[in-house]
Amino acid sequence: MSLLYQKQNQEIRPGVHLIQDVNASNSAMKYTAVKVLALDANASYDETLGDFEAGIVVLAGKVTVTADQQRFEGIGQRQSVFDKIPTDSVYVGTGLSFGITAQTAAKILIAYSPTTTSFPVRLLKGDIHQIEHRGKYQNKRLVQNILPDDLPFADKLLLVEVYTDSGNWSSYPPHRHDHDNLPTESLLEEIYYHEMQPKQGFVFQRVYTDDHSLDETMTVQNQDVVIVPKGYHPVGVPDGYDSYYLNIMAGPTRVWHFHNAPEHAWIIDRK
Ligand SMILES: O=C[C@H](O)[C@@H](O)[C@H](O)CC(=O)O
Repeated sequence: MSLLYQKQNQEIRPGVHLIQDVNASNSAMKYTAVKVLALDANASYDETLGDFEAGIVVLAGKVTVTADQQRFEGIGQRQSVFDKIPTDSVYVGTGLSFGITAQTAAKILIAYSPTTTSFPVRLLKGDIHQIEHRGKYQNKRLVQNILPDDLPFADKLLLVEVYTDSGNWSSYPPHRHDHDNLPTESLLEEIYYHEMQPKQGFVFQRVYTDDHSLDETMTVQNQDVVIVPKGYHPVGVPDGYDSYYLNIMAGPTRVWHFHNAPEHAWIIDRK
């Protein structure tokens, strides 16, 4: 089963276009799933969660989200992910229904993780995001944490968005988090939702294990998804293009402890 899911564009309801739908029924993922929707202005989407928690991220545009008798109007902080403005998200706990109505044309990512433990519905305003500038030389990247492990607002889900400019690498040096060996390393599956600027661009992403029993290098295009059931997962961005990806991570324990590939760890120590 390939790790790469190319974008689709299927109108599933009037004005609601399904761009991505990756879950346990069509992937190797057990702890994570994702939908990406493009909504025309005034279009609506609703869903009832079973034993899943969800993170609704307003990638672009302005929407109103309702869940559990709460209503969050006019959320969303940017017209494009490449505005590099932290956006708003809504956490919805298990068993609840939610609705999304687009006030402008909008793009929504819904991240899911199976659980029977529910946390309160919560608006995660963009201005609470912890911003990080990681890396040096040609592995500089901007990280906007949406739902990091030090925010105790979810049972399993971790959400983060990463910007990697032209000619740089990210998720690099290669690291993995596929061993349930805390405190040294946590086991977290990971989903990448990618966007490119300009849109015709691509990135290379390699997903591989120490024994190379899994070793897949992919050409990833705008709005593609890459799943990382295990292994290292570096991303390289060609000259002239900028990369965005949103990561969904989840596993047995909601903490992000990763292990750098030892042969490449020297990259971090350069002066
Ligand atoms: O494991 C996390 C993901 O690989 C990315 O979020 C990565 O950490 C981003 C980066 O620091 O390059």
